[in-house]
Amino acid sequence: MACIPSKSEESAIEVSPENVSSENLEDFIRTLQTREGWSQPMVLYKNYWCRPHLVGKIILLQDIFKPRSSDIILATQPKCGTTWLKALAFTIINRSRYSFSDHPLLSSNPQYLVPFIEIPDPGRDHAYLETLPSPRLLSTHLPLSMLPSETSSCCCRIVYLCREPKDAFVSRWHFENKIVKGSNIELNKALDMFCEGFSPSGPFWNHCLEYWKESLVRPNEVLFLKYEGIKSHPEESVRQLAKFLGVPFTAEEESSGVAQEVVKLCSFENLTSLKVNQTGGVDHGNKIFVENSVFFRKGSVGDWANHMSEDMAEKLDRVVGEKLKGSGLAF
Ligand SMILES: Nc1ncnc2c1ncn2[C@@H]1O[C@H](COP(=O)(O)OS(=O)(=O)O)[C@@H](OP(=O)(O)O)[C@H]1O
Repeated sequence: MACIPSKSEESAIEVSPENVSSENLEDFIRTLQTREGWSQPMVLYKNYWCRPHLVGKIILLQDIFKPRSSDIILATQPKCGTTWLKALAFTIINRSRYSFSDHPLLSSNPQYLVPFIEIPDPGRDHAYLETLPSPRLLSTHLPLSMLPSETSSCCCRIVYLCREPKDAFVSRWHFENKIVKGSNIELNKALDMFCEGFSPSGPFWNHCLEYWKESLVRPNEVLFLKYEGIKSHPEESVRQLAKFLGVPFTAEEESSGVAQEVVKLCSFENLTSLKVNQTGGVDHGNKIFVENSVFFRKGSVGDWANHMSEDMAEKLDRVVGEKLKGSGLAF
């Protein structure tokens, strides 16, 4: 006979990720360490900082999201080039379906062409992901350790894009002050938080390291890219991406300049010139209205130098250097 706990025993049962349900989710979130400082409070869940409303979605994902071997997951930390990577991968994969002159990127923000698995497009729940035909092009800001374990065992492909930490930090700081009205976080304070590992999806270095290590173990399934690398060699990067995704450019495509076309279509200059990326936006709830233009700012390498003093830069370099020491990953 099943042992039914008495009321007092029931309340003594600790809510954990394993037994959390829609009924006790709020109780569970209340048990997590909370910290304020960025535009919204964050909680520490499985050693990473995230917005409280995301915790339920991440837990739900473990049961509902069924990775397929043909899936392609674009993984990034916020502000590391997600929008760009989405545009590039979408264009490469769908190049036989769409002409460059009548392309979905000309009328849709790249963010909404590739859904996040933890937060499918506003108004759509996780079940929506299961309705997508294979091969699915998906994205995530989650660390590798929070993806359902089948993501590794089913051998789907993951492309991870990281970015020089100072540029990622400055981009984050601008974004935080823009996205929530009235937010005015001081750069120095933001840097202290970032260096303590307290940033959305942070600690920054742990997120990078998880994917970096996996890319060394499973190079055919996990491709590790850097924003700066794509900036300095865009065509080579596009070729590398196409090959990794199993759709290398043919000799005919090479001679007709398809790689150059992909680079041009997805370039910062082109995307920011489009009306769709200058106007409109999406209501994400929780007082957050995300304007399409917010995903584009400078789009350059080294803009940190226009904001951070030498001391600030040294501090972040030192922290990141220590954390990555011995890993083979460096910026
Ligand atoms: N096409 C293209 N090429 C190069 N760079 C680009 C491109 N699109 C966006 N960006 C720059 O990427 C930064 C935004 O990062 P994310 O797209 O990861 O943002 S988000 O986390 O998804 O909100 C942000 O960087 P900063 O300009 O340094 O703030 C964007 O300007």
